[in-house]
Amino acid sequence: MAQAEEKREENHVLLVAFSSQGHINPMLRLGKRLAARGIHVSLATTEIVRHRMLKSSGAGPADHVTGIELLFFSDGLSLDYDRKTNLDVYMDILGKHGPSNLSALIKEHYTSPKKLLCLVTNPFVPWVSDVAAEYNIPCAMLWIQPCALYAIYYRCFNKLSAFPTPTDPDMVVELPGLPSMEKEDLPSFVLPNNPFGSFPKLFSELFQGMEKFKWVLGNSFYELEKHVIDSVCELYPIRPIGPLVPPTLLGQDQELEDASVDMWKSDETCIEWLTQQPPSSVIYVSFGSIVVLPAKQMEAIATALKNVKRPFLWVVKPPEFPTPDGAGQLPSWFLEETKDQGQVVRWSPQTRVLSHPAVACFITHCGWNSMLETICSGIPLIAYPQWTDQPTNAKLIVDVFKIGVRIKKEADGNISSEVIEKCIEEVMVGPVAEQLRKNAMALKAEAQKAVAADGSSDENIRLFVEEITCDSCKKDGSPNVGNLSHEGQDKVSDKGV
Ligand SMILES: O=c1ccn([C@@H]2O[C@H](COP(=O)(O)OP(=O)(O)O)[C@@H](O)[C@H]2O)c(=O)[nH]1
Ligand SMILES: O=C(/C=C/c1ccccc1)O[C@@H]1O[C@H](CO)[C@@H](O)[C@H](O)[C@H]1O
Repeated sequence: MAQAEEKREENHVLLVAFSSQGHINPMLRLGKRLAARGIHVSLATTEIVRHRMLKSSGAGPADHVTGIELLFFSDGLSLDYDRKTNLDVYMDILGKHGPSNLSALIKEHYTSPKKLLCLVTNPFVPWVSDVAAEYNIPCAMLWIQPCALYAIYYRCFNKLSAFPTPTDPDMVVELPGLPSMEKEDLPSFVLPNNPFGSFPKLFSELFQGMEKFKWVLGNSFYELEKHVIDSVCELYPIRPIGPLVPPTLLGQDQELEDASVDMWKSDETCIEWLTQQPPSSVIYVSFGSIVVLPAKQMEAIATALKNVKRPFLWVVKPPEFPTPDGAGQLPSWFLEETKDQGQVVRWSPQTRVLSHPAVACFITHCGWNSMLETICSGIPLIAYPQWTDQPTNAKLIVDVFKIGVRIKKEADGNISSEVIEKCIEEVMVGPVAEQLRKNAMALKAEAQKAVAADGSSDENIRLFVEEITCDSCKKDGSPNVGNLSHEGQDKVSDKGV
């Protein structure tokens, strides 16, 4: 056997991620933490990612990210297919073609696939566990949203608690370890008016077949979500190993390289601009990589930013498939009328922005990666959630973590610029702002402790590596090592705040 293959198969873990940046980057950072403990790691994802990475860098094909080998398989669709608009078709085709294409990739790259220590997957590609079973490899899942979402979906899709129905759409949901949740606080995929049928189907199969996963790891930390983490211990435990964010946000060695991919080229000029702004003065605004706001909402945000007369940095990512209704586009007057007040970029180096001393707060769609990055930067948030986990993430920000406020929608679903202006003033000045900043700084310190040597997340990574490399637990064919997880959790619980 060639030396490279030998190395690839010895002490090797294969990560498999869905094609979005927000799923791949936490996976790569998990890979980095495994590599730091002597594990060889590769990451497989779909061809569309390679295509976007090439477009963003303009360079040759990337085959490694800081020592982690990248492998690609087809999702069954052409590269120019509009996956976002046709979400259900996309998830369906991916579910049909993904398993055989991933299986072929494993056969092609690994002479003895069963020597792999384990496959690690994420929630949007749950069928990876069937591919793992085909090769008799244990499978783990990295849950890439808050543990609260794991608990909600587990209970919803196993019918353990009551959730809104078409006849009772407004019911308030009560779950252990979480505050009471109204419909605007629940993930959109559990609501009766959710338009994407593929996700409830996917989550039903996933949460009714959890025994396929020997381990469930979470991109969170125990001290952040301890009540809800404890609440699922008896159901199917989740071990928090995060936050999986760049090392620079965690107070770790500045020399440590991040493991991440960039699907869009970031505009670095904004850092220079930030450096010219007073400390804690800038409002950072971004709605992540997927959300495209309707023109009316863009107008309300634009008006509010102009009226508050504070410096701002707004990421306006041009829609991949533009529409004639002006969605995702700035009002025509905005750039001219605010040219001395703020900056607009197509894509920012977000983690550098959030940790810049000039940044005061973040108006966000509440994607979980953005939230963790903000928590690790110790600044308050203004939540404007759109879909999937985001409404629940907003609820956590306001009522559990207490590090931000939420932009309330009008009865017709729109937002008014006055409400946004009020939110901005609330997080910038006065006693509420002061308390939010204090809470944010305290959480930042907890996050750093969790990932430092012997912190709760570091300990959970250590346990995971111990278990995947231990011969007796590696290949015993039994489902979930529930007791081990539970013991591990108890161990961590003792350290809880
Ligand atoms: O201008 C931007 C906007 C976002 N991001 C990164 O893109 C990810 C967005 O993930 P998230 O889960 O917050 O939202 P999604 O884009 O998946 O909806 C985060 O890591 C951000 O740091 C970035 O680098 N530049
Ligand atoms: O990254 C995604 C991907 C969504 C997607 C894109 C195209 C087709 C189907 C689905 O979603 C974000 O993931 C984050 C982590 O799970 C989450 O916190 C954000 O809210 C999502 O926007």
